[in-house]
Amino acid sequence: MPSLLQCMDCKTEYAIDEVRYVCDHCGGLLDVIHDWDGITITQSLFDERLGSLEPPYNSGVWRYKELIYPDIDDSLIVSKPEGNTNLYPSPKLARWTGVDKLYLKHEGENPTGSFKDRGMTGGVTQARVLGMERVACASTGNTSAALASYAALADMEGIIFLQNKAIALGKLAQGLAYGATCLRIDADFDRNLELVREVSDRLGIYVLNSVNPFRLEGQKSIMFEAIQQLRWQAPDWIVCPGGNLGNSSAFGKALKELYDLGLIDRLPRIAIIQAEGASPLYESYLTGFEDYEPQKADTIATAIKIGNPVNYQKAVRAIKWTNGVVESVTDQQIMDAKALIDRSGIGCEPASACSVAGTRKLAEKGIIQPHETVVGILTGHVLKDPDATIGYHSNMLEDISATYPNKLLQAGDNIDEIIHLLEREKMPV
Ligand SMILES: Cc1ncc(COP(=O)(O)O)c(C=O)c1O
Ligand SMILES: N[C@@H](CCOP(=O)(O)O)C(=O)O
Repeated sequence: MPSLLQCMDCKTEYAIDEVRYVCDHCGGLLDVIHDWDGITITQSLFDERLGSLEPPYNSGVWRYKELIYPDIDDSLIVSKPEGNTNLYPSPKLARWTGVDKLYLKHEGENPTGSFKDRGMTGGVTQARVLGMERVACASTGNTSAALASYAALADMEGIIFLQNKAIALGKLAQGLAYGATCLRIDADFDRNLELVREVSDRLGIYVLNSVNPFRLEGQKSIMFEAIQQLRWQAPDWIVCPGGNLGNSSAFGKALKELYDLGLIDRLPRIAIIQAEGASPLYESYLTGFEDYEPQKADTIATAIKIGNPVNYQKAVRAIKWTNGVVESVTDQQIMDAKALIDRSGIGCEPASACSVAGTRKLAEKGIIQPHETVVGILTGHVLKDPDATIGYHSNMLEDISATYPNKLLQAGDNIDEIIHLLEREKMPV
């Protein structure tokens, strides 16, 4: 039986070839549901595809095709290829966070520098299945960069709604460079998401934010790939930043599918980490998810400056499925963790550092135990937000001090002056 769309609340089903994001009956979010009867899905099926040079299995998303979109015609798949990101053992950062084993899954190594590429290959492929010519999103930056790139690859028009003067330069440059129509709107991300959905509904444009369940199907592959890299030994924790909550929702669905299919023998716990200034899920978590209040978001981690996450219900489901937790961290904690991730030679953008800052905070609280194995998800590349990095090391960020400053020195065209500076700044042996 072909895959279908199903409401996560009332379970109403819809054909997969309909343009739809929420349930007509109750407004609930939709899941893509696959029929795996008659399909043999094993660890070795995916292990045999590692290192493939041919599409679609050279992609770190479509390597797991049976779990992503089993009956898609390979010729319709829009893939760069994406994924195949490194899982870095990080003993130094493990010590700083207080756990024995910390691995960092670096999604900044995707083609446009964030995990969004994994979702976009799923979303743009579905746009092609539906015969759509125009795709659109609201964005804090990375979704727009990925949409612009994949739309260009698929010969579709990309349209992106950005908050005016509130997007990291690297991301704005990408959307523009890849040829999308860039709208800088005097509205925040949450309002822009409302606008793009209304405009797209009127103009027959396909929305590719994570309200689109095909985005989440692609992002499930982060879990598939990380656990395959751990030789199918599930870690104790998956720790990730939370903004619009599509990624953490995808992780919950991925882990449950792996467990239900017998590919892992236990479920890792998911920890969603929000920036203190943009933490509606965390505030709701403190009430046992009894209450939910959208916020006016404000954080230096502009990627997750989101006050009314569209995937709130799916993220709650992911937390409940995995006996997970939600935590918040300050901008200072984010930027300090970023400085250490950067100095380790891996690098990331501010929002990504929530994973390491959050691991440290949860270990300090005794929620993550020292002997437990943690996989932290780094969601974006260090080049995405150069202003944040240079501002931190120049100690120029408002209300944030450079706890771990690197050296940014100034010298004239004078050898003695340069030698003096270098000798003065020589690292202690
Ligand atoms: C770099 C980065 N990290 C984390 C997130 C949070 O992911 P999600 O919105 O799926 O919760 C986003 C996007 O929102 C992002 O761009
Ligand atoms: N950080 C995101 C915000 C939108 O998230 P999406 O997953 O719903 O598209 C971005 O990069 O725009």
